[in-house]
Amino acid sequence: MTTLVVDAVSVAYGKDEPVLRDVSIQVEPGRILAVTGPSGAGKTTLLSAMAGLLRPRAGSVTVDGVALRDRDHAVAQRVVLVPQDNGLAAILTAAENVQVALIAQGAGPAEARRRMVEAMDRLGLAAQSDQLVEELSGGQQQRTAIARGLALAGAVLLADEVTSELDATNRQKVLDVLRDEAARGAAVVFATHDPEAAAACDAELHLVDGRAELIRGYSDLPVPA
Ligand SMILES: Nc1ncnc2c1ncn2[C@@H]1O[C@H](COP(=O)(O)OP(=O)(O)OP(=O)(O)O)[C@@H](O)[C@H]1O
Repeated sequence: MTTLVVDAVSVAYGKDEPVLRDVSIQVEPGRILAVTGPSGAGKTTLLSAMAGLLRPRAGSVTVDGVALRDRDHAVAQRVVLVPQDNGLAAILTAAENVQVALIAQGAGPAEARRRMVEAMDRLGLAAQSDQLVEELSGGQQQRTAIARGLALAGAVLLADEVTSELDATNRQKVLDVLRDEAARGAAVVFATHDPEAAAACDAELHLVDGRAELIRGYSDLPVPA
């Protein structure tokens, strides 16, 4: 089980003023942390720092006590990011997008195909597998990106606004997938604008102007019977 710790992190773009200031949070395995806040508050910036894409100007992001150096290092630590813009290759099929990611992670072709089929099926996308991404709707693309993240079976799953284009049924499907990922032991972080989706998570970190407040902590959870 893997724990990701953000310790007193400040992040800036170039020489600009920091857009995240002194943010600390522990992301627990088996739990879902919601990251909320208004547009521009710094949610994507925080997930990018957790994913090793942005290096903090101050503080550290550690995975099981090891400070992340860059994205390659984070991938080696099995930190999976489902980005806000889905990050899919438009000229590949949905299935190819998932399989390419699995093969890059070291899976053989047969295993990559098996895990792709499983993940696409879980997201209700079996019929869309062989369609080019550019032919899919926004919501289908978003679910394909989640299927890819799910298939990668990370120790940490960072999901950035992954329900923004989904109807109620598919939003619930994605929340169920995030819950299942936590149940198998992943530490899950879910950035969202949606108060109902945030309420379904185990804890909530609220960002305003780059400052963070833990408005609901893991310790507030009811003790299991
Ligand atoms: N590449 C960049 N270069 C410079 N500034 C950036 C860059 N990306 C984001 N910012 C700035 O950082 C701040 C936080 O942006 P971020 O995308 O993290 O917010 P967010 O909470 O994810 O917003 P949204 O809900 O709209 O996706 C904003 O002021 C934004 O303008």
